[in-house]
Amino acid sequence: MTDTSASATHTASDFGDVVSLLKPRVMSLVVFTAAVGLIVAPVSVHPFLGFCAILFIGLGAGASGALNMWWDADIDAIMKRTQSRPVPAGKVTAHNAMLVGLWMSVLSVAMLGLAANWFAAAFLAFTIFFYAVIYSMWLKRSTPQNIVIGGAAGAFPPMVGWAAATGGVSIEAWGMFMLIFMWTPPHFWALALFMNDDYTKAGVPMLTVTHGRRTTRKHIMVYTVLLTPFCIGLGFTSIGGPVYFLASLILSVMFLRGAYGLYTRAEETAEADKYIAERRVFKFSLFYLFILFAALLVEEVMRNLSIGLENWPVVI
Ligand code: HEM
Ligand SMILES: CC(C)=CCC/C(C)=C/CC/C(C)=C/COP(=O)(O)OP(=O)(O)O
Repeated sequence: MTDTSASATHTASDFGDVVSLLKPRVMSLVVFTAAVGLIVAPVSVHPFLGFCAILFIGLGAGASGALNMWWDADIDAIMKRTQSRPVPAGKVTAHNAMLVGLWMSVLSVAMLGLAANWFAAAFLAFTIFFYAVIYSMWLKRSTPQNIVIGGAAGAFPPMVGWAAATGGVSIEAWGMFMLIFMWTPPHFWALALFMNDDYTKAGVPMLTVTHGRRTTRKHIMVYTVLLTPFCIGLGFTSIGGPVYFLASLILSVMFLRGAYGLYTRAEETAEADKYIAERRVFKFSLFYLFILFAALLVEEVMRNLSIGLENWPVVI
């Protein structure tokens, strides 16, 4: 990591710059999955404490984003997609980004401990550590498997939500983890296919850079196939049901079709149409995860209203 703090030309940072440090768009889906984890857990939480727990998990997620922006300031300054972020744009010094990240980490973990329990708080601390240190500081610059292993960080939040409600984790929480864990590679590599020039320029060893787009297309296909049983299987746990099952079936077929389309696509065609199919699959990956977690919420509402199917087969 390069210290960009000395070179940053300072205009005063405003509130918007500090908010941008927290990667609010990405983190909104992260927080949604954590909220679903908390709501579908079998222990009901007082709505105010539940709201606070989700808020503190959100703060923790934002903190990890700020730490990532501090550490990656040198990479972000090179890549077109990230050049206008507050640190490379000189709106916030790298040092201040680090301070925001550290203080918010401490605050979010302590507050979650007080609002929920210390198991969930320790889990949140571990998730922040995993994203900031294991992924950002270690794996991202050292291996093309960076996002496969590092993806665990993004898969932990629903487990943190579940832990905030129950004080522990269970098979359903692991099911949500596996869904996001297996989803992350196709989500990210679809983006890497059309952002490869940025990563090449910045020297980040993403799969597209080290092994090329052809291999990456194959990997997207393989991970989407592997993802499918986890996606559909979650429907047959105690948090699943017919609505989730139907959604998982339709979305799986759509994701598999998209991945197969990328797999069979010639590089020249993709380049000629500015990677439109790759952009579509990336966008679809966000829709896919959002709808699946929304379907889990619908199942929870139906259970609470006692309008779920009584004899839905729960295998696990
Ligand atoms: C290590 C795992 C992951 C990697 C490497 C990754 C990578 C990325 C990248 C590079 C972008 C573009 C961001 C930008 O332009 O600022 C992105 C966008 C996004 N990611 Fe991921 N992601 C990961 C996990 C996740 C997870 C777990 C979620 C949510 C559960 C998520 C949700 C999103 C969303 C919502 C966007 C769109 C943001 C926007 O609209 O600008 N990502 N991801
Ligand atoms: C509760 C909690 C702590 C949640 C954290 C969740 C988490 C790890 C989300 C990962 C999301 C993300 C933006 C990864 C990309 O990093 P990148 O550095 O490769 O992307 P960039 O190039 O856009 O910075």
